[in-house]
Amino acid sequence: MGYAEELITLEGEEPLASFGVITDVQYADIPDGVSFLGVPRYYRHSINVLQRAVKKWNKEKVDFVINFGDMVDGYCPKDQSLAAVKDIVNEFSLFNGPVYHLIGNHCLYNLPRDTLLPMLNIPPSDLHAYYDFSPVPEYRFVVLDGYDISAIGWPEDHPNAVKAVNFLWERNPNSDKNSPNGLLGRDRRFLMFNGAVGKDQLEWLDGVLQDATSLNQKVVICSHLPLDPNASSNEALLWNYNEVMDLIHRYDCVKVCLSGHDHKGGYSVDSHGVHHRILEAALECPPGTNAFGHIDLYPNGLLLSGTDRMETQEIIYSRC
Ligand SMILES: Nc1ccn([C@@H]2O[C@H](COP(=O)(O)O)[C@@H](O)[C@H]2O)c(=O)n1
Ligand SMILES: O=P(O)(O)OC[C@H](O)CO
Repeated sequence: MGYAEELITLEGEEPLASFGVITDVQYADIPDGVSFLGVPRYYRHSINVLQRAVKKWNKEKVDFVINFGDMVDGYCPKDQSLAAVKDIVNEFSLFNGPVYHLIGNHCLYNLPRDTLLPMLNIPPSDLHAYYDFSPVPEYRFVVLDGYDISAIGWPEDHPNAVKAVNFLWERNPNSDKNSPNGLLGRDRRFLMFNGAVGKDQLEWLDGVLQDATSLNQKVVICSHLPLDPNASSNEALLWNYNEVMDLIHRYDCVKVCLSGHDHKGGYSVDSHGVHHRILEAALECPPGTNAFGHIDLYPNGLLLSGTDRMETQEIIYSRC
């Protein structure tokens, strides 16, 4: 039997590990609203989605949880930002295991990095929010910081903010730098609410992927900002998604990229067989509904079991 035929389904196999996933909770104690495009946003209800998720993850006894960013919303009144982040962190702390957090643009609208990162237990490293961990010997998880080069979240005179402003102003002529008006196709990603992975982080990523290769580990990339235009809206992409993917494509170890930010969710398999799955947002769940899930990891694939608005999906790795 050929390799591909052996791997048609994961059913019946014992997972190596399981973890919970949720993204874009964007909690705020404010009335319901809508996105710029008119999609309803349920700011108060989203914390209930998180509470139900934690309960379910504890019941399922998953090994760890990943929060894909934007735990609080930019509309949260700024005198309530600290309390709102504490409320959400407190809900996550009710999970019986480690929780790994990613930061998103909405986190950075609320709190500066030096306040936010310690609250999220992100390993201290010069205020950067990229790190990696290996929950089982067979797998390495790599968390990217897509707001490394960003016009939000750094003091105005920080070199990364200066770089971001120069980069963005050259590419987006609109006075509102969040407006994609007049930008075409993938250039519509050049918006202030996105950002880029900087040079140091790219070098770090290269080193982690070399190490994972030598250890024969499969790699899952976690990024708030999506990395593949065929899974994502153009407006949600990481500014230098192409540079990051060119690096990733040099390694066979990377199997899947998981993201948030593009609230409707998405899926693609790219030209090199890497799977991209954008997770559906908790914020857009009408009261009583959910968007969270758990992922079972297998040697040759993974199974995302979604609740309500988060779609269930089996992924069999194309490159093994
Ligand atoms: N197509 C779009 C999307 C967004 N904007 C601008 O971004 C801001 C935030 O957008 P949300 O999706 O979070 O509501 C929004 O206020 C607009 O300034 C846009 O111009 N065009
Ligand atoms: O959650 P927001 O406000 O950053 O919205 C991001 C958009 O959905 C990206 O297309």
